[in-house]
Amino acid sequence: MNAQVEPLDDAEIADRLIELPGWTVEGDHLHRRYRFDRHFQAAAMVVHISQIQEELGHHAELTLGYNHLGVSVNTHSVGGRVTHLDFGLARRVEEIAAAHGAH
Ligand SMILES: C[C@H](O)[C@H](O)[C@H]1CNC2=NC(N)=NC(=O)C2=N1
Repeated sequence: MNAQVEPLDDAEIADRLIELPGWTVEGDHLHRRYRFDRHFQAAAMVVHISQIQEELGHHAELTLGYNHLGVSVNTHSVGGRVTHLDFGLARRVEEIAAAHGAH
């Protein structure tokens, strides 16, 4: 699957990061850490992200803490590099973040 997906180069990554404040590329992962006022808000956002991930067929590593949630994603099918699929998921996560109280 995703045989046509290519890793993004550094310039393509930099371009896409401009539209995703708070997101960084650390090593070979696109990453953001969200904070919450309440633990349950973070847990609920995990469920919502899971729903999006199943829709997209693309899955991040989600790290749930007491009042924070880490989202870290790359594309396994190209050997763990960052692709447009990762940015697509990140944009979808950003769309729901404010409604979950993420900041
Ligand atoms: C068949 C299924 O869609 C693939 O295995 C998907 C599942 N989720 C995935 N998630 C991520 N992050 N990278 C992938 O290459 C990937 N592949």
